[in-house]
Amino acid sequence: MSNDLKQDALDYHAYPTPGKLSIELSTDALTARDLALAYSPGVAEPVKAIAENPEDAYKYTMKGNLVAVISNGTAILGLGNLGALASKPVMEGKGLLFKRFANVDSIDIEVDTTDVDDFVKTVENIAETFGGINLEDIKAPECFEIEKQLIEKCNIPVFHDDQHGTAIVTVAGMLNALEIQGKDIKTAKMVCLGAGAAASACSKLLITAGMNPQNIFMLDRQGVIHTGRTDLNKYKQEFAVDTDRRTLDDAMEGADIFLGLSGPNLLTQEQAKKMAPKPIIFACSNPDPEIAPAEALAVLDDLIMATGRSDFPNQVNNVLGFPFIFRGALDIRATRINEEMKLAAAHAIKDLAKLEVPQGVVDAYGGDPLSYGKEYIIPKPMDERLLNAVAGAVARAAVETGVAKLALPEKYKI
Ligand SMILES: NC(=O)C1=CN([C@@H]2O[C@H](COP(=O)(O)OP(=O)(O)OC[C@H]3O[C@@H](n4cnc5c(N)ncnc54)[C@H](OP(=O)(O)O)[C@@H]3O)[C@@H](O)[C@H]2O)C=CC1
Ligand SMILES: CC(=O)C(=O)O
Ligand SMILES: [Mg+2]
Repeated sequence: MSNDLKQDALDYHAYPTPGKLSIELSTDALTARDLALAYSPGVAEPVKAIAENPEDAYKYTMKGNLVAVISNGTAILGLGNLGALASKPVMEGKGLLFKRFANVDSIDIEVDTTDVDDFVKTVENIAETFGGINLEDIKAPECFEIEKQLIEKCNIPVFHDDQHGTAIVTVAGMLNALEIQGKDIKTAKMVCLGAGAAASACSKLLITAGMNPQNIFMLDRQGVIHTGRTDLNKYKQEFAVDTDRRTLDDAMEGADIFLGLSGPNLLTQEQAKKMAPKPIIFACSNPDPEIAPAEALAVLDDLIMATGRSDFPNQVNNVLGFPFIFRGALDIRATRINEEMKLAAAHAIKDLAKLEVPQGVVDAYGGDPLSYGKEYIIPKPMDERLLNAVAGAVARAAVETGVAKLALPEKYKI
């Protein structure tokens, strides 16, 4: 990152007031009567109503449009375990995106523990406050158990964004990239660098979308995950393949796809050059990708290149998912976010990339024409059509699969 951008980023967070969010009143509080309604004695009435019927919390409080963004800071972007407090700018950032793109209110909560039971208990005890829970930047393998337990214990959607938000957006972009490169997902060979939260969820959803598990070489810090390894936890074991390839160098030979969900600058030009013709690189580590686009494109002229960043073409980032997925889930009061809802979101994002791009989006990204192709495989976050397309798809899938407590709103009917 340039020194200018670093200082601008610090100033952006410091001014005009520290942070990126504030809380605003949504009712009048100007007169004694207003206070008599908002506070004592009036507030006793909604209290009694909710005590009698908990669903009234949706009617009389902000619960129904409020999502908690919760982290313990153990996997902050690709920066690693920098602790709960240091994750706060990212969590406030997720709040900014929730509000900006989907008018979802959110509050960030940084839980200072790495103990799974402790974390689960903390979240379980506050869950009723919210309409949904977005878990963020919690490292594997703890994130898997935390999410599983919270889904079981909570009657509101609990969604680990780094797993499922990332997977939904990656599948959307990958299906389009494969189509543009003329490759079939059933036979495409993929190297996935990283075996954590994002890598395992992305690989699983790609398998659901048609990828052959035997065609995936997943790597962690020890190299290729293969059946001969004795150091694998149960989550990594799911991806073990019978192969004599051991290193990233070995794995890259003839690969159609490189999916990076690991850390910065881990793929060299020499390794990229080993890929099959018409390759696809999604170097999604934030803020610094596994390989810089300029480096990869310098050695592979037929490449489709994507990163997680806003300042390069093809931003494969969960920002395209979580705001709209929660919007759809909250609008029909979903009890969970199931596989059908995730796939519906992926297809809605994928399909939107094929439509003509509105001029407002083109202008927001510098004015160069944008159309479906190698440098535009996925919509831009500023595309306002994402809201209805993705939230609607999610809401319809929830209604169809019986996890919606409310009927489908008119705006989502097709
Ligand atoms: N673009 C997007 O939307 C998103 C991008 N990401 C990015 O994905 C990355 C991982 O995040 P997440 O899954 O949440 O974190 P996790 O901590 O759960 O997983 C990190 C994984 O990366 C592996 N890894 C780290 N360094 C290396 C290395 N030098 N060589 C090989 N493997 C390595 C780790 O290996 P080991 O298991 O051996 O420790 C681990 O499997 C981050 O960079 C993050 O920014 C994540 C979510 C969304
Ligand atoms: C984008 C995101 O959630 C991450 O890099 O962790
Ligand atoms: Mg994250």
